[in-house]
Amino acid sequence: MNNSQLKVGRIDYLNIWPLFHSINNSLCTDVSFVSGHPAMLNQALARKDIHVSPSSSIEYLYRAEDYLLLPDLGISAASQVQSVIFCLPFPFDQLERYAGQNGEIFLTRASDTSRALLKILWHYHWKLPSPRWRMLDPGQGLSTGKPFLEIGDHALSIFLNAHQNMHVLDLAGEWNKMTGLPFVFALWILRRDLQGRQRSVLARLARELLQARRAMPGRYHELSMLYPGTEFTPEQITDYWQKMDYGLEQEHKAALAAFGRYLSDMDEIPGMPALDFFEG
Ligand SMILES: C=C(O[C@@H]1C=C(C(=O)O)C=C[C@H]1O)C(=O)O
Repeated sequence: MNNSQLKVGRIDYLNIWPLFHSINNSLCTDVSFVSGHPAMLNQALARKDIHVSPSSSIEYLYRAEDYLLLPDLGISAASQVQSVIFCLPFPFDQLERYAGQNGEIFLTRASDTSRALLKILWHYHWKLPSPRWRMLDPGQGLSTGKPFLEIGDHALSIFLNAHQNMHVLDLAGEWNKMTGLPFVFALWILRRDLQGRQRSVLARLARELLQARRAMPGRYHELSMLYPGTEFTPEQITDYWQKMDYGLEQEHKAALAAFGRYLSDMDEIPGMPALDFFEG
């Protein structure tokens, strides 16, 4: 790896694929990509192994003093996301009894934000007794035979092919029922101390990402045909991307503030930090 390159995290999920696919090749010599799931990329950002990444929104709230945000970019969903799901092998109305008997709930290690979201819904929306929270590798949920949280392509696959006996809750939908707001899963987070050449490469990348984001809605069908994976049909892919919002508007900032208030109330963060943006 060339040391002057900008190191960019790349979440290896279908939801962000079109943005990365659309980045102009002219940036390629100045940028190197590190692929992984969100929690891996959050750690890489915190350890300074990468400079910028679409990352869990909670990562910014945990360490805002180290970070800035790329303006007008994020990954949110208004009321259905399809790929952040809580799956139960029994009907939802049996969950209170299960939790009360100290039942286990499995949380994917791939996520940081959605794990916190599930706990918020658990306490403030469903008002359930505390269960035994357990961590699990991505894609292993079904094999536990117990309730589990899954995100990303594994989750989308379960959502689209839901087995009859599996009860699936979409967490963006549950959050929307509780707050009336969209939910912001990811933000484009960069290290505040980024300097010199890498800073100017990032300014170019940010412009490209914004252009790609604006062009995307008109290109969903074409992009779905170019997607190299074979697990989902072009119709499923287009429908999925259309439910996602890749901007960061006022309503998303309000949603982040609400997320921050719940997290402070649960003592996860000391308070809601300011949203500070990269200015190029
Ligand atoms: C929409 C999704 O949101 C993802 C969920 C994240 C998390 O839970 O920490 C982080 C980044 C997002 O890409 C998804 O998993 O599909």
